[in-house]
Amino acid sequence: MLKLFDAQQIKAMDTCTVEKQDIQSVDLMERASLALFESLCHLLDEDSHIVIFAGSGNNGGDALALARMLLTKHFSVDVYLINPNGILSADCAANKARLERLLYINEIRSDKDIPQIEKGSVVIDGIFGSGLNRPLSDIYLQIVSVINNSGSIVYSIDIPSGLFVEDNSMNNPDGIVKADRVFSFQFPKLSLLLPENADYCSHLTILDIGLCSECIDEQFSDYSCIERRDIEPMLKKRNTFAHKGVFGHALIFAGSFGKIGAAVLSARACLRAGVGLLTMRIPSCGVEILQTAVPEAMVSAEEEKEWLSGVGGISDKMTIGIGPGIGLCQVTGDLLKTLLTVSSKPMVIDADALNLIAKDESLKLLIPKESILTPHPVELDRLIGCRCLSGYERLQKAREFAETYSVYVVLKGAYTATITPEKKVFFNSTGNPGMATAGSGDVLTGVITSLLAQKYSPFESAVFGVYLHGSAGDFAAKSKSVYSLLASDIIGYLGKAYRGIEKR
Ligand SMILES: NC(=O)C1=CN([C@@H]2O[C@H](COP(=O)(O)OP(=O)(O)OC[C@H]3O[C@@H](n4cnc5c(N)ncnc54)[C@H](O)[C@@H]3O)[C@@H](O)[C@H]2O)[C@@H](O)CC1
Ligand SMILES: [K+]
Repeated sequence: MLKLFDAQQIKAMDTCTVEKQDIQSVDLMERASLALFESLCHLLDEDSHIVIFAGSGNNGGDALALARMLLTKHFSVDVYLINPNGILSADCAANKARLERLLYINEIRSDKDIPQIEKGSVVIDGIFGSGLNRPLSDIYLQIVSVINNSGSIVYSIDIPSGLFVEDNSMNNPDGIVKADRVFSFQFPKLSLLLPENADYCSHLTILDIGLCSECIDEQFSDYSCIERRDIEPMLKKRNTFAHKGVFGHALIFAGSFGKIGAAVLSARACLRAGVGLLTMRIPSCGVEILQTAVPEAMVSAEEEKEWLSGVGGISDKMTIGIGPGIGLCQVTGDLLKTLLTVSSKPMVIDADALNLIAKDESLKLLIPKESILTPHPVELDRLIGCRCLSGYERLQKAREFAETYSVYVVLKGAYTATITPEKKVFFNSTGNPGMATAGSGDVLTGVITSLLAQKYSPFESAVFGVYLHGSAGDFAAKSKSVYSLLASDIIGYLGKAYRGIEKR
């Protein structure tokens, strides 16, 4: 699991590594720059013209060390050191001295020194890293504007200059470098996983710079990224003598007139994710559609034709999922209230079931503990009753909600975050923009309900389900492209996603 840290923790781990490995901090900088150099070389052409902007701190030191390494490969390099106060960090100064022997370094001390960037150049942004302590102003704003308007490919060292590691709610969007790729040292930075910062980082590469694992373990973090190696051990082996009763019985409440497709998608996904038995509770207008589209599912038909109003037959053995396409009818809200009142087992709650809960405060307290709620950002805002101004704020509000109601919140997005009742956040690493398509959420509900029915813990059902869903989406995108991907394609690749995490 990749942990994410704040700026102070990053500094502490750097210092700790230097002590434990008995090296100088400038040696760690050299190691970091070498990792960057090796990764970057794959992206450069022999005749690339490289323009490097270095700041006065250690991010600038990395940039100057990189310039020296690029010269050994005979790249054409121009270096601009932004040094308005004439004060450099010790390691930046050391690297300046090393580079000066090989190349003239342009210094930017006032706006008159800011260069125009030649068309077709590759820009390396080493102005500020994790040490940023205030939004950019003055000369720095001008330089960022020149970089962002240059039309050049921009690679940022560690983090786009001007972006804070965590909270950018009060930042100035014009004072942040827009990078085509960010090379982050050792860990991703939290801000790079939040939607409001998408413009500043098109691609992300994480570089291992050999920070001491003991030093990393010493640091506590509420945030981490789930990787394949965290998911693999969760997969339950299937016994040769197993029968369908072993793999649980899911009961999904879904669909309303015109939205029976949501029921079909969640049903198919639930079955493909491996549940033993599935009952779909749907309004009667959907019975023929569902029985034809998903013959493997049983149907519990509602008396009402167009929407759900009755709980039907439920038992303790069933694992409940509710939400896809159910609509916002009052009678459906009453059904939800009954269901929440009579159930004590964790359930999966999605889409309009979340919107119904948002409309009636008293329902929140009825949600069974450890249930899994799967809102997209707008649904989350409705649930908490305020319009969040940033993904960072939304994440913090979602953490408070998860703690207050003892539930798991799966906040959907490019890096879907599973938030536990202990307020820990686990970002997913699979998935692609093709999955931002109608029905994708219904598929996720089906998958998570399926896993919960198969006795995966609520935590495992959430993170494993999100991973599996994203991975199936990645396989689907490979075959269909991100432009043409349908939610049903994701279901079609769930089997391949399982194959991908079976231990080899
Ligand atoms: N500490 C280490 O051992 C390592 C650090 N590394 C690099 O070091 C970076 C962190 O270095 P630093 O802590 O020196 O931080 P920065 O390089 O981000 O620069 C911080 C300096 O800029 C000033 N500053 C901050 N915000 C400013 C603003 N808005 N306008 C003007 N000046 C501002 C600060 O007062 C400080 O002097 C990392 O991002 C990474 O690139 C790597 O070399 C790996 C090893
Ligand atoms: K940077």
